[in-house]
Amino acid sequence: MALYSREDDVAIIAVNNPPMNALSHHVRKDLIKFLKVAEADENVTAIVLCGDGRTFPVGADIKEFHKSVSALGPTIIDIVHALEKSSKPTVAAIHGSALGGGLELALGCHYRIAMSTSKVGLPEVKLGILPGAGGTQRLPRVIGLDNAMKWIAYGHHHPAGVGASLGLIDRIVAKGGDIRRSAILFARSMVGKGLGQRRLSNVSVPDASKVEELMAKHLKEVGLRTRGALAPVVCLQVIKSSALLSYKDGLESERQGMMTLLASSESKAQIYSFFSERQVSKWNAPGIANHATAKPMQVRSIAVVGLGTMGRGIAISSLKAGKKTYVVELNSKALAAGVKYIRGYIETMKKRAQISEEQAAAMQSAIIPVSSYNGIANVDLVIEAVFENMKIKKEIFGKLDKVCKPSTILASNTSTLDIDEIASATKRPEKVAGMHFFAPAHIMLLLENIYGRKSSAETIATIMDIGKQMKKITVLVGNCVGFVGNRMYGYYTTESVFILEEAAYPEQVDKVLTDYGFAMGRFQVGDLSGNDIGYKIRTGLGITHKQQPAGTPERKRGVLRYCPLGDFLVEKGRLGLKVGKGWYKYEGSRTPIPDPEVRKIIDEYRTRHHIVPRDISSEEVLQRMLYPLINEGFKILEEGIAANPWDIDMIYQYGYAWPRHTGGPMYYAFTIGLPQVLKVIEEHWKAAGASEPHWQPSTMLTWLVENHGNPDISQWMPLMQKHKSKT
Ligand SMILES: CCCCCCCC/C=C\C/C=C/C(=O)SCCNC(=O)CCNC(=O)[C@H](O)C(C)(C)COP(=O)(O)OP(=O)(O)OC[C@H]1O[C@@H](n2cnc3c(N)ncnc32)[C@H](O)[C@@H]1OP(=O)(O)O
Repeated sequence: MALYSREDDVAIIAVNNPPMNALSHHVRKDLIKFLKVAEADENVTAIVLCGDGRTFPVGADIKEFHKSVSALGPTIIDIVHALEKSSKPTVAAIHGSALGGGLELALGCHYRIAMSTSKVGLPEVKLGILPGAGGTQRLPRVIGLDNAMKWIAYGHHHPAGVGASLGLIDRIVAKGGDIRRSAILFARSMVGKGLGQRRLSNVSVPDASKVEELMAKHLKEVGLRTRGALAPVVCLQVIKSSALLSYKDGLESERQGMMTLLASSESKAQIYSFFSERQVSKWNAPGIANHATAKPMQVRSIAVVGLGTMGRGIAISSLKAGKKTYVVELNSKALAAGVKYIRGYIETMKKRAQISEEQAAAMQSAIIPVSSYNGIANVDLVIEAVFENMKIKKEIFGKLDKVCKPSTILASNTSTLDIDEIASATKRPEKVAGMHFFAPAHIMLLLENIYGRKSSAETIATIMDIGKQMKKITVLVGNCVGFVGNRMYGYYTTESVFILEEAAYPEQVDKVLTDYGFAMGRFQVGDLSGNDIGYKIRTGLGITHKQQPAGTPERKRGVLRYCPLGDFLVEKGRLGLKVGKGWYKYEGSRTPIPDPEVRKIIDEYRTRHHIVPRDISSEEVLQRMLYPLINEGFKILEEGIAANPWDIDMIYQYGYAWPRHTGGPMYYAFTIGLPQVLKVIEEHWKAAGASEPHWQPSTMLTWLVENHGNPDISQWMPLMQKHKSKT
C-alpha cells in the first residue's frame, strides 16, 4: 500500500510495500488515489513522493509479470503521467534505490533529490524487458541519448552522484541527512516556479542529431557483450525513437517493444533467473538440514592451505569478507610468492578505487602468513586448496584434524574428488565439507558447496553463510564425482570431440555455441583454461592415448567410445593460450585463430579411421553439445545431488557462463519442451547404445514426459516426490 500525510502545505505520499516497495497493483491503486487527493486539496502546494523503510520503490512487482495483474490499471505509466501533469511541484525523495518503474516514477516528478548513498538505474533489460513506463523516452531527454543507451541497454545501477553529474538528480543529500525533510523544504522552495520545462515529455533530446552514429556504436557493443539476447537490441531501437518521434509516438514504440519482449521466452528465462538467484540461498540438504532451521557457526578466521592460483583467489575472497586470513604454504618461497601476490592485488584494487584506503589497510593487516599447520590450530574454518590428488588431500586432512581445535570446520576446494573419502581421513567427518570455488576465485561469483554423508547441519549452514559473506552465488549440492558442474561438463567436452571426429572443426563447433549466446565456445574455453587440465584428469583415469598397451583400439576404452584428439594435441605441446597454441593458434593476443595444423591432425586421424566427414547442421551441433548436459542434469536431480533444477541453472550461469537469457540448461530444456528433448536423446541412445552412456535417457526425464508432458519447471521436483512417495 501507500501512505498519505501532510506536513503543513506539503503532501507526502510514501510507498509502503516491504521489503523493496515494489509497485504492486494495490500500491499503484493507492498512488493514483492519493495523487488525486493532493491535487484536489487547495491547502496542498507541493507533493513529495518517497518510500517507507529500506528504499524508494525498486520497480514494478516482478512477481506480477506474465500474470494479467501486471496490466491492470492503474499502470505505472498512468501514475507517471499524473505526477508530471500535476499543477503542483512533485518531488521524488530517493533513498536506497530508485530502479526500474521506481526511477520512472521519479522521472515523472518535476524534481528529484537523492541521498548520496542511493543508487539509480533502469535494470529492466536484465529481466529481458525494457523500461515500459516512459523511461526509454524520458531518460534520454535528461541525460542524453548516449548515456541513456548505456544505462538502459546494460541495466547497471549507478550512484546518485553520477546521476547528479548528468542532471538526473537535482540535489544530493549528504550521508546522515534527512531525505524526507530535505525534500519537503525543497518542494516548498519550488512552489510558484514554472513547471513547463520540468515536464520531461515537453523537453527535446539534447544529442538527437547523433542518433544514427550512437545507434551503430551501441548496437556493436551490445552485440559483443550480450550475444544473442534480444532485449538490449529492442531497448536501443526504442530509445532511438525518442530522438526521432514525438513523445506520444515514442511511447507507442515503447509499448510495442514491451509487448514483443514480454512475449519472448527470453523475458521468462530472465525473470526465472532473477528469482532462482535468490532461491538458491534457501538451501536444503534433504534429511540433514535446511536454511530455515540450521544455524551457522560464527567464523572470525579462515586459513587457506595452498597458495597456488586457487588458494590466492580464495584468500582474497576471505579478506574481502573481513576475515582474519591465515595463508599457509609449507615451502617458504611459495609462501612469500603467494603473500606478495595477495598484497599486490589489494593495492591494485585500492588504486582502481574498488576498495577504500581503510578497507585496503584492514585487508593487509588481516593477512597472517604461516608455514606450518600448527600455526592454524585455532582458526574457525580451513579451506584446503592444494593439488587435485586424493592421496595428498587425505594426508593434509589427517594432519589438520590432529592440530586444529575440535570446532574447526575443514573444507576442501576439490573440483571433482569424493568428499566422504576426504572426510574419512579425519575423526570429525561431521565437520568436513567441500567448497568448490571457480577460477579466478576472487572474481568468479559461483561457489559450489558440497555436503558429505556425515556433514552436520551446522557445518553446512556455516559454509553457506561464508559464501554469502563472500558475496558469492552459493549453491549447495550433494557429493558425487565432479559434483554438479564438472560432472555435467564432462559430457559436454566428450561430445565435442566426437563431433570433431565425425564432421566439424573446432571453430565450427565454437561458432554454434557463441551464436547461441556463450561468450566463448568449448574449444576456446579449453585453450584458455589449459588443455593439460583435462589431460591430467584423463591420465588419472588411465585412459589417455599414451597409457594404452599396444594394440588397444584408438577409439575405444573398454566398451566405451573414446576420441583421443585432445590427447594428441597435448602430446604435441598444444596446451592452449598459455603457449600460444591449442585448438587454435594465438598470435600475440587472446584472439583464437583457426590453425591449419589442427585441421591436419584431425584430417589425418579421420583418414586413419576411414571416417568421411559429413555435413552437420548447427542445430545438430547445438543439440549434441547441450542435450547430454541436460540429460545428466536430470540424473543429478533424480539422485538428489541437486535439490532443484534452478540450483543447476545457477551453477551453469555463474560457473560456466551459460547465457542468462536462456535461463540455464534445465530451463532451456523446459523452453524447448521436455518431450522434444527426450526424443532427440532417445534417438542418439538408439544409435550409440552402451558405448555412449551419456545418451541413456534419464529415468526422471522419461517419467516426467510420459506422465506430464512438459510440466512447469517449478513442478518437476514436487511431481517426482509425489510419485516416489506412492511407489
Ligand atoms: C500485457 C502486459 C502489460 C504489462 C505491463 C507492464 C508494465 C510495465 C511498466 C513498467 C516497467 C517497469 C518494469 C520494472 O520496474 S521491472 C523491475 C526493475 N527493478 C529491478 O529489476 C530491481 C530488482 N531488485 C533488485 O535488483 C534487488 O532486489 C535490489 C538491488 C533492489 C536489492 O537487493 P538485495 O538487498 O540483495 O535484496 P534482494 O534482492 O534479496 O530482495 C529482497 C526481496 O525482495 C524481492 N524483490 C526485490 N525486488 C523486487 C521486485 N521488483 N518485485 C518483486 N520482488 C522483489 C526479492 O525477490 C527478495 O525476495 P525474497 O527472496 O522472497 O526475500
